[in-house]
Amino acid sequence: MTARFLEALLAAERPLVMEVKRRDAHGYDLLGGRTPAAIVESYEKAGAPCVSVVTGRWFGGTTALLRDVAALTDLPLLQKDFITRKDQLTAARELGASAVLLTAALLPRSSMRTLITGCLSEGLTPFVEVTQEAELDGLPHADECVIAVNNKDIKTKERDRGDLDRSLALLPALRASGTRCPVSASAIDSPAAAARLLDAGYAGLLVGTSLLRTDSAAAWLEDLDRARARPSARTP
Ligand SMILES: O=C(O)c1ccccc1NCC(=O)[C@H](O)[C@H](O)COP(=O)(O)O
Repeated sequence: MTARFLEALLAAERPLVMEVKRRDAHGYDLLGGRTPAAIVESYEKAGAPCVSVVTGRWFGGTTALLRDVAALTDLPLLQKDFITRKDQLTAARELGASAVLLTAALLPRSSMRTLITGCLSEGLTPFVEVTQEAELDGLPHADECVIAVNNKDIKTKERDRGDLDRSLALLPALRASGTRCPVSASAIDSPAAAARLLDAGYAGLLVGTSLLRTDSAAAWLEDLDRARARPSARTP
């Protein structure tokens, strides 16, 4: 139970956390008339090892969305919200989450430490998101955390285009932190971009908007396989 999310991602052939998010950062609808059930089904058919559910209000999320998705699938679920208190961890587990987002840019260091320990005692994988190297200092139990680089800036509600070079630059520091599962998150807008990050050494990726805007998640993943098999086809 404790590491269900982490282990599922590490064991996956295509280690993509596929996201259910109602709206993008600019308020544009991402469901396109589909139900969460249809999206989860498409992710399962595409071989998702894990699913992220955005419950944060900035993106149109609600805790009911997490409860609904948990009733639809046995895949390990990440709750993406503004988690600042330990009681939110218990609530996340009760709603069906296996992992919760802890955003370094929004949490004092002492709270981050308390929440990581709290996650582990609740049986949740801490999904720690950073944007700069200093935020990795002193993270406890890093080997039991997913540590993700957010390529966008949550302080500006992720309205920026994102910068994948941030992930490439921070990968050595993530490895040095002791995590077994470095992840790149946000702004991964094509299979070619995903291939570039996996080939650089990322153990996992979190993709929302691009998968929600494509007609077929399965075809997106097939394109990823092709991009990984043909290095010359990738964007440099
Ligand atoms: O990053 C946060 O702190 C955050 C807090 C609360 C709700 C959502 C939050 N982030 C959402 C995301 O980071 C993105 O939805 C996710 O990484 C996918 O990004 P994209 O592929 O660009 O849609």
